[in-house]
Amino acid sequence: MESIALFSVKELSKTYTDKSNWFKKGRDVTIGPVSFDMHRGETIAIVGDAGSGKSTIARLLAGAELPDTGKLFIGDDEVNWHDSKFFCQNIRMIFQDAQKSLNPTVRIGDQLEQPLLFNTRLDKHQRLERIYDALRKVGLLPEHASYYPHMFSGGQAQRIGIARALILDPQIVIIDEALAPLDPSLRAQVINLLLDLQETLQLTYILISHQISLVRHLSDRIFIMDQGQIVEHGKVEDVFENPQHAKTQKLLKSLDM
Ligand SMILES: Nc1ncnc2c1ncn2[C@@H]1O[C@H](COP(=O)(O)OP(=O)(O)OP(=O)(O)O)[C@@H](O)[C@H]1O
Repeated sequence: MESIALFSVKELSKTYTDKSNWFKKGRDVTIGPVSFDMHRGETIAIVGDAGSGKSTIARLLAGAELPDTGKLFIGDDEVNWHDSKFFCQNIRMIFQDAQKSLNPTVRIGDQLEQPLLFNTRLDKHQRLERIYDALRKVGLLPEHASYYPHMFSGGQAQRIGIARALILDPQIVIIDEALAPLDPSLRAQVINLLLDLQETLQLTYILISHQISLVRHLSDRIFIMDQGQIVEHGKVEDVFENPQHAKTQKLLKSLDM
């Protein structure tokens, strides 16, 4: 049975003036317009060459940047792109370099407390409970709240990144190449953790990855991006078994195992 759409994106687009190389200098690069639905508890993979617009879509959806056009609906209600509190609470990102995204001079508990201070009315005791709970959810211990980032391994730092993403009980988590730096056994542990959390919390994941095995293992649907457009989309097994677009065929062959 088809589940009800949690979020709908309509005609989302962003145009940049590309300053990345001399030949393209001054030329506009447009990402979109793209439209799609996201359902509760599903994982959507966005796959495409470097520069195809994957991270731009992610940043727009996370409210980190304003689109030029487009609407975002939750159920029938339109979301205001300027409502930063909505984005903070509902759509969170997990970053590639977990260690770098943490402030080295601030204890983990204080870093996890920041979003709670800015976005909730919880008192100190309730905030601490929420922090301990988030640490437990990702397989860490309440006492880790008093540690500094350098006291954690790469895999643990990624777990803290996940705890930070989850602390406000979001509905959507964007995983932008966040698993790429981990070695295979750590990656497998973090993947299992993400799958467990998805099931328990009914999270929707948007996965941006170049790793074909990961995309295949984690995703329900896949969007193939090329030059700012979604050129093919569908259930992951259908797209992998019967890719229609030439770009999809090329990408699926070139993605690493
Ligand atoms: N802030 C910006 N200013 C100017 N151009 C930008 C900006 N952000 C992205 N672009 C351009 O938009 C295009 C899409 O970039 P984006 O980072 O979304 O691609 P991507 O598919 O995520 O690539 P990668 O896999 O390398 O992360 C590129 O041409 C890029 O140069």
